[in-house]
Amino acid sequence: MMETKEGFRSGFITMIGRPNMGKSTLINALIGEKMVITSDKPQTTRNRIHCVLTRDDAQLVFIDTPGIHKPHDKMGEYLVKTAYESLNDVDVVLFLVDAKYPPGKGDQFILNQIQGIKTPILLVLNKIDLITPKELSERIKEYERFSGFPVIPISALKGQNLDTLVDAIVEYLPEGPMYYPADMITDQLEQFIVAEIIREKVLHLTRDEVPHSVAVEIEEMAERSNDKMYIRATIYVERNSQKGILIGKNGRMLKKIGQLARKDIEGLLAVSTYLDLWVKVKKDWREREDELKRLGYRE
Ligand SMILES: Nc1nc2c(ncn2[C@@H]2O[C@H](COP(=O)(O)OP(=O)(O)OP(=O)(O)O)[C@@H](O)[C@H]2O)c(=O)[nH]1
Repeated sequence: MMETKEGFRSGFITMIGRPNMGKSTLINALIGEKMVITSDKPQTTRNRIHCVLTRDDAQLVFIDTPGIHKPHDKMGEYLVKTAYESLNDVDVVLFLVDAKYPPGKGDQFILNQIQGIKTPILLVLNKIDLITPKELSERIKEYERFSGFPVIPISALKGQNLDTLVDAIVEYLPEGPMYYPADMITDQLEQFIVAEIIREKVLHLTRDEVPHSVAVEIEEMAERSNDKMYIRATIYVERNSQKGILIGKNGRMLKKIGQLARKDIEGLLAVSTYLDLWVKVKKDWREREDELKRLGYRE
C-alpha cells in the first residue's frame, strides 16, 4: 500500500546529458550504494533503473536514462528514443554538463531537443572539483546565459553540494504518496544488477575492441546448499576475435573478469557465490530486433 502523509512530496526525476557527464556517479552518490554501473567509457547505461531516495519530507525516484547522442545503429536509435521519451513523464529533468568546459555543440544539440518540454529543468554543473572557484563563477554565468535554467554546481564524485541539489529538486515535486518502501533503493531485479556488474568488469578490463558489443545474460541464479549462490552467465559478443580477447590466453582474461565480478556480487548479495561464466558469439546482435528484445533492450 502506498502511504500518503500531509505535505509529503514525491516524484520522478530523470537525467540527461552527453555521455560521460557523470549520471551514474551522481545516482550512486545520492543513493550511497553502488547500484548503477559506471565506467569511463561512454554509453555504459542501457536500461532504465529506478533508484529511490527517501527523506522525511520527500521521496525522489530517479530514472537513469541512456546518454543522448547521435545514433549509429539500431541500438543507438533505441537509446536516443528512450532518453527523450522519458522526459515527458517525469516531474523534474536534470541536465548534466561538465564544469570543465563551457557550453559546447553537444550541449546545444541537447538544448534544442528539449525546447518543447514542459517539465521543469535544472542545469547540473558536475565535476566542479576539477576547476578553481574563479572558473566556477564564470561557468555558472555561462551556463545560465546558455540555458536559462537554474544552475546547480556539484561534484558527484566528491559528494559536494548534493544536499542543495536534492533540496532544489524537492521544491519542484508535487505533493504525493510514498511510491516505494522507505528502505528500498532500487526496483531492479538482482539478476539485472548482477549482469551489469559482469558487464562492467568486461568494460574495465578490455580495450576498445570489445565494449559496445557486449551483453550479459544470467542463465541461472539460485541459492544452493551451504548458503552458496550459483550463477551461470553468458557474455555475448559479436565476433570470434572478441571472444578470443575475452577468454584470453589460457582463459586468463575470463578468469580475471570472473574474480572481480564475484567480489562485487558477493558484496551485493552477502552470500558466497560460484560464478560460472561463458562467452558466446552472436553475430551482429545489436542489429537484430529479436535479439534486442530477448536481451531486454526493447519493451
Ligand atoms: N572529477 C570528477 N569526475 C567525475 C565526476 N562525476 C563523474 N565523474 C567521472 O566521469 C566518468 C563518467 O561517469 P559516469 O557516471 O559513468 O557517466 P554517465 O553520464 O553515467 O555515462 P553514460 O553511461 O555514458 O551515460 C567516470 O570516470 C566518473 O568517475 C565528478 O564530479 N568529478
